[in-house]
Amino acid sequence: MAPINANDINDAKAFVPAKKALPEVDTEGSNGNGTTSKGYSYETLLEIANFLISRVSDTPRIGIICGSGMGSYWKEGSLAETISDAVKISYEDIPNFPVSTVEGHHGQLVFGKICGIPVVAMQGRFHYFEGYPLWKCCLPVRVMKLIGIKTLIVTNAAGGLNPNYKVGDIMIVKDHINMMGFSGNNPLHGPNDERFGPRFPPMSKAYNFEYRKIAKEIAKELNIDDIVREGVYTCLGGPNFETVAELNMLKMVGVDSVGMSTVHEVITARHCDLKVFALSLITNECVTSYDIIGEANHEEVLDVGRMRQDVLRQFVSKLVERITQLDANSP
Ligand SMILES: O=P(O)(O)O[C@@H]1C[C@H](O)[C@@H](CO)O1
Ligand code: HPA
Repeated sequence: MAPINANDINDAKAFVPAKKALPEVDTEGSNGNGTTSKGYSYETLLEIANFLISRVSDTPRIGIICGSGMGSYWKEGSLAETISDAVKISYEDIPNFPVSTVEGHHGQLVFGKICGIPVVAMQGRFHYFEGYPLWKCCLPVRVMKLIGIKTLIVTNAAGGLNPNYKVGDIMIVKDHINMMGFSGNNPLHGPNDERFGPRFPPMSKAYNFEYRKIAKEIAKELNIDDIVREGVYTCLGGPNFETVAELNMLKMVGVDSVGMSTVHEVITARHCDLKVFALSLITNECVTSYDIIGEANHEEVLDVGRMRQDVLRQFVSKLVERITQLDANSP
C-alpha cells in the first residue's frame, strides 16, 4: 500500500464540511478528561435557589427529574404538563443554570402541585454526553435541595438488558453500578463542601427501601404489576449506544438496564441527604447478539416514552401522594 503523504492529508481536509454552529455548552469545571476540578460554590447555588424561591409561592416537597416519557420530550399528557398551578421557568432565564442541548428537550423547571402536593419538576435534564462535566449535570439537584425538597424522584429511558424485560416495562431501580465512577469520574470529585454533605457518603442504601415497597403496591393497585420490575441500572457516558461485547460484559456483572443519566444525580442527591426513588422506562431491548438485526436508536426511545407517558403519569402521581403520606408519619 502506498504511504500517505502530507498532500493527501491536505486534500482530505478539503472534503471536511464546514462546521455547523453547535449549541454552546459551558464545560467550565471540566479538567479535560471529564472529571471535575471545581463546581459552583455553595453561595452561588444559594443565589440560584433564592432567585427561584422569589418566583414561586409554595416550597416544593418533592423534586422530579423527567426523563424521556415523563415530559422531557413529549408535552401533552405527560406528568410535567399536568402539574397544576404551574409556574414554568426556562433554564435560559435562570442565572448560572446550564441549558438543555438535546433536541426536543424542553429545558424548564415546572413548579406546581401534584395531588395538592407542592413539587418542582425538571422538564429536561443535563447529560454528560452534551459536554457538561458531571457536577454541572447535577447542579439542579443541589439547587432543589436548597429550595427545600426532601425527596427526589428520578426517571430515565433505558435499554433492557435483563432478558425477561420487554419494551414498555417500568423498572424500579433498586441499585446502580457507577461505571463512570470506576475511572474517577464522579460528580463529587474535587473539594467537598460539608454544607452539602460528607466527604465519603455511603451508597449502599441509595434507593429508599420504603419508597420501593410503596411503588410495588401502587403497581398492583393500578393493575400494572405485570410490567413493573425491579433491578440494577447503570449509566454510561454515551452518546453512542453500546457494542454487543460491552452489553454482554454489563449483563455478566448484574446490570438489568442501561442508560446515560441518573447515577450521578442520585449520588449528588444522597450526598446532600435527599431520599431517592428512581425508575427506568425500558425503551428498547439491548442488542446482545450479532444475529439480532435491529439496532438501538433514539427515535425508538422517544416513541416508547410517548407510548407510556399516561401510565408513568399515573404511577408517579400516586407515588408523590404516598411518599408524602409516608414521610409525614415517619420521624
Ligand atoms: O434523559 P434520559 O436518560 O431519559 O435520556 C434518554 C436516554 C439516553 O440518555 C438518551 C438516548 O436515547 O435519551
Ligand atoms: N443504552 C443506553 N442508553 C439508553 C438506551 C440504551 O440501550 N436506551 C435508552 N437510553
